[in-house]
Amino acid sequence: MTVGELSVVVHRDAEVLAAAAAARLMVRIVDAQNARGRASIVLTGGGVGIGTLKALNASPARHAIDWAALDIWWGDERFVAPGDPERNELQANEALLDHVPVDPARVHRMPADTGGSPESAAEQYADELAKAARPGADLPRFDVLMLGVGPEGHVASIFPESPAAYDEGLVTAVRNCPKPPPTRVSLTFGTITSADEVWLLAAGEGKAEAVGLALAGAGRVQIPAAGARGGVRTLWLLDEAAAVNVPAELRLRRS
Ligand SMILES: O=C1O[C@H](COP(=O)(O)O)[C@@H](O)[C@H](O)[C@H]1O
Repeated sequence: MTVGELSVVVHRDAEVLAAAAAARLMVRIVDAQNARGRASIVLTGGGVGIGTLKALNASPARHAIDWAALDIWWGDERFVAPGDPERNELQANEALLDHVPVDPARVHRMPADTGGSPESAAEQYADELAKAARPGADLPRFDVLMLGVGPEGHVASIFPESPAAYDEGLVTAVRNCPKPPPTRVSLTFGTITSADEVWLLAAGEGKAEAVGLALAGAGRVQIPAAGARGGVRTLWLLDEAAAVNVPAELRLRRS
């Protein structure tokens, strides 16, 4: 695994953070599409993750994106019935995807609970990833993979000290998750770290301890956010409250 540079950007509050992350995401997608004719992103659930999609939808600059040339994946999903408001995909639809001309064949949703097991859902998603893989690789290229950060340091649905933190496959089934709903599907560390850029989004004082520990060098089993690194770049996008424990020398700039 190649580990790229690490940067921390701190914004005034959650609203500015979501707007700035949306602006950054637009530029990253447009640049990738200009360079390769396509782009690929991985979405997250959570407050800032969905706020970022809402901000993107509210921006006139969203028309700069060629939505039909964008592959959209998810970092994790709640294994509940289709249409359950807990589904990350449903929240992403409402925030953005229902309002832009995406190619449905390129929107790669994780399976919902329709009577099967989360293990078979994880296998199905791994197959979908493999089908879109770059030549000679197990996985497609991800230009940007976004992750929320839980107050205990979880990313995607990899929780501290959980079996998912040790899974060496591409996608894992999560049972007995400490945060409801208890059954989920998640990308593993191996898949997350294959992304060019990993962006960790966190706002609020409730995230400050986990953010501080992750940036202070905690192990990824104890604080999964510490193990979320991009091959080219790892970018922490925080608000002031979440950043109180970030060493001053790690902060790129304030805005
Ligand atoms: O359960 C989840 O939580 C995280 C973080 O959510 P937040 O509201 O505390 O920011 C999210 O990133 C993840 O995708 C989701 O399934």
